[in-house]
Amino acid sequence: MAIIEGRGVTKYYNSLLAVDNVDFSIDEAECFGFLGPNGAGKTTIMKMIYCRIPVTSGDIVVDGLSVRQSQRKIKSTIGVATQEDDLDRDLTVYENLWVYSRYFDLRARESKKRIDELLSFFDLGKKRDTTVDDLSGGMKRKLSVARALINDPRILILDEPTTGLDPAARRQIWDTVIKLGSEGKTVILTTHYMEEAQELCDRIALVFGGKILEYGSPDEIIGRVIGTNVCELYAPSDQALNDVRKTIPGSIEQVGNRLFVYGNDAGALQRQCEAATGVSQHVRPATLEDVFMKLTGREVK
Ligand SMILES: Nc1ncnc2c1ncn2[C@@H]1O[C@H](COP(=O)(O)OP(=O)(O)OP(=O)(O)O)[C@@H](O)[C@H]1O
Repeated sequence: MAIIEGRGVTKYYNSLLAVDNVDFSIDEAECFGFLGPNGAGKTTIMKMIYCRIPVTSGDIVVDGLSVRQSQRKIKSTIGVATQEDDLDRDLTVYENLWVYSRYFDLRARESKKRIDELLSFFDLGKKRDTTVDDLSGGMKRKLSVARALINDPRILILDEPTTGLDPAARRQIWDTVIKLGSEGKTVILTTHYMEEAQELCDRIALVFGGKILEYGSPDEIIGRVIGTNVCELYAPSDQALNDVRKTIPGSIEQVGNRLFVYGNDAGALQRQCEAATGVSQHVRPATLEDVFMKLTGREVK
């Protein structure tokens, strides 16, 4: 069952077309990712969903309500943790949650109970009296997500939830997202990390230049665009590059000195690529990174 439907969604910032006539549908209780490089239009799509900015044309319907008419109601069903860390640095973990809970129609007793639940869920109980400045980057990010959940919204939006975090902190956020999904929350995230989308998202929209290039589960998209396997070759010189192109038939993607050959049968792919000499090579399973490279001719950054 779709909980969010976007149709012909378009956004101009003055004359700049940031989102170009996109359609999407997000199911209740799924983790949906908008994946793409910086400037692709992901944050703009998010902001239109949670009614931070208006659509220029088209419409988004959230739980039966149009963003053109029902901004207030929609805002109350969506929790948002944005890229900017806007926690109050002088306040403690507990105080940040408490102050935020005052914006909602929650009684003091309800707020306290909810905060205790969130501290426990996010494993921040021992840090409840620590000021934000003394938290690690990962803890700050968890606190932002906890805060977004203070009024128990049905939908949670996470804009670039792990950008700038070290691998251990990233893993913690991933575990949290997985846990929220298992509890039936609809989670929508934006990311430019392909492996994050692959790990977390049931379905994704691959966004580039304000358009959705591909849409579906990561495996579906990889299968449709690439197949199952990739042989990646590194050619140390232009001569070697040309030789490979002559030796291996069919379509080859090139990024710098690297060449990519796609196929479903790993063995056949291996044999095909072994015919090329003077290059290093290895066959591996295809990823969303390969999809992005094939569709745009560049790496996601
Ligand atoms: N408030 C604004 N005014 C004018 N242009 C904007 C504004 N916000 C974003 N843009 C432009 O719209 C385009 C899409 O930006 P957006 O922030 O949605 O991309 P993004 O995919 O979320 O990238 P990032 O991960 O860097 O935020 C970019 O060209 C950006 O410069």
